[in-house]
Amino acid sequence: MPETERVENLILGGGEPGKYIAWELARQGRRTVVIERALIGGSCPNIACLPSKNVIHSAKVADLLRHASAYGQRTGPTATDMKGVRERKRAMVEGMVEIHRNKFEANGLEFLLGEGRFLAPRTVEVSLAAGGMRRIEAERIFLNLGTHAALPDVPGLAEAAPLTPVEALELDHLPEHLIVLGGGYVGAEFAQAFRRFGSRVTVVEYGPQLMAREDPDAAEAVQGIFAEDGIDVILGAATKAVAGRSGNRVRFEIETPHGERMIEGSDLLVAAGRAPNTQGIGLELAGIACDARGYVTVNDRLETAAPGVWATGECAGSPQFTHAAFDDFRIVRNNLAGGERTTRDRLVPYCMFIDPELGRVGLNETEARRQNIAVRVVTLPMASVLRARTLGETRGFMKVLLDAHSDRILGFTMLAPNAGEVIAVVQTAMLAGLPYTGLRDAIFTHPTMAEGLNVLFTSVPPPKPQSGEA
Ligand SMILES: Cc1cc2nc3c(=O)[nH]c(=O)nc-3n(C[C@H](O)[C@H](O)[C@H](O)COP(=O)(O)OP(=O)(O)OC[C@H]3O[C@@H](n4cnc5c(N)ncnc54)[C@H](O)[C@@H]3O)c2cc1C
Ligand SMILES: NC(=O)c1ccc[n+]([C@@H]2O[C@H](COP(=O)([O-])OP(=O)(O)OC[C@H]3O[C@@H](n4cnc5c(N)ncnc54)[C@H](O)[C@@H]3O)[C@@H](O)[C@H]2O)c1
Repeated sequence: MPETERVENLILGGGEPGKYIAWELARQGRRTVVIERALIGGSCPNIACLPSKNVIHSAKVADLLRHASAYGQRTGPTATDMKGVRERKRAMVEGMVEIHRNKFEANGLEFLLGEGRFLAPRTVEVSLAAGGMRRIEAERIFLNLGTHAALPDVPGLAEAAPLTPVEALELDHLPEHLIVLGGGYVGAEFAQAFRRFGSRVTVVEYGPQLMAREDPDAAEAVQGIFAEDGIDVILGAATKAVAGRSGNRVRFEIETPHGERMIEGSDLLVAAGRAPNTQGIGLELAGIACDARGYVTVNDRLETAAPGVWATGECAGSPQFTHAAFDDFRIVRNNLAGGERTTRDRLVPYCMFIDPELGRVGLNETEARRQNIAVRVVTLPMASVLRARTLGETRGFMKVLLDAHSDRILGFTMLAPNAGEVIAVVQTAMLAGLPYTGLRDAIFTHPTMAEGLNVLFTSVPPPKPQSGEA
């Protein structure tokens, strides 16, 4: 049994907030230990955001090559070499890991590669990857455990050994027919990328539309773009059973609003949401409570039920984006320094990196209706934006929600190239409390996508009269 070591700060899980908390505390000269079981730098640079966007960019190149003649280019036959796609991605990831390794060393903190689990309040045992055990008691503990791909409870699914994004990003061959279970973020991004590489792709989505959180017009527009790419989408599909094994042959028995169907593919990717990495690590021995879905229960300062223990990022139920996880770090850092920051009323934008991109900040129509908020809605087709015409990509739209009675911007959705960048412009206006007329009258560079905001806001109808007004 190893002796108990005592430290000031322990970070369990080295994802986005965890690593920044560690670097900050070490910078302040406080004795800090990070325990990370495998991913130096966490999921984002190793197995999630950055590698997936790297591979998606390769798929964009494949798509441009396929349509090269439309740009006046003569090319010969082209084909995707998945080993080459993987090498490019691996080189980027290795570079990111190196940067993180150096940062952990330079700050003089102790980085332990190993799996941690609680033995008692604020006491963690580490099973080191290099062999051996350590036992550490800390004054303060910061949990940043992350999530993993959830496996829906479908007979035969686990036995089919489906790919998760982790394995899909490591494929060295092209699946002949990839079945994607789930039409959310991962499902949409991976479906389009693999289709562009040359796989046949079928998306099987349980809900009535792709991207459950988006307005139906956005989901329908994306489905239309997917149809043009040659992706099959089956909506309202309850999977009854799966047979076979991914990588060889898989068979899906599904029930749809139009009757029962059987589909067959060569490979299977699960993209059906996430489950927290909170099971089997003794949280209950440390007085740390979890909700019914297994996420660590925290208050709006990210403090857990156990004194001296914080939880951050996805394991704490924060929005499942790296930028939200990074903000969790800022909340903890500021509050440790005597601040009063909370997770309340955060404006968290996001962008789905399909092509064209789907970005959103603030409310959409569905949410406004659900919350009974009276709005004015203005939509602009991308064909009206001159930059879109230069690119030859006029599919999609901009849509803004304004307060019905004032000039306040409540939300913005955009399906277009560079949507992820343009939503930042609208977000900045929202954060600054700028009325929409500020964007309507601003001089934007011509020809850019942001210039479309001038056109969009010029079409805003007058405010609706307040009830009681003539
Ligand atoms: C395929 C994919 C693409 C994505 N793309 C985007 C994107 O484009 N933009 C975006 O904003 N978000 C994206 N996300 C979401 C984003 O990756 C996460 O929200 C983000 O990484 C924050 O995660 P985290 O810090 O909470 O957890 P993580 O980064 O997963 O950190 C948790 C860490 O804890 C470690 N750990 C867990 N248990 C233990 C234990 N017992 N002992 C020691 N270590 C442990 C894990 O190894 C992991 O490194 C994507 C997700 C996926 C799956
Ligand atoms: N660009 C980005 O920012 C980005 C990219 C990838 C992932 N992410 C993050 O990762 C999270 C997880 O992504 P995800 O795609 O796994 O989850 P998701 O919640 O976005 O989508 C899961 C989808 O699977 C469907 N589903 C669930 N069970 C099913 C079943 N049995 N059969 C068929 N469909 C089923 C759901 O209805 C839903 O549409 C996202 O919520 C997002 O926050 C972000």
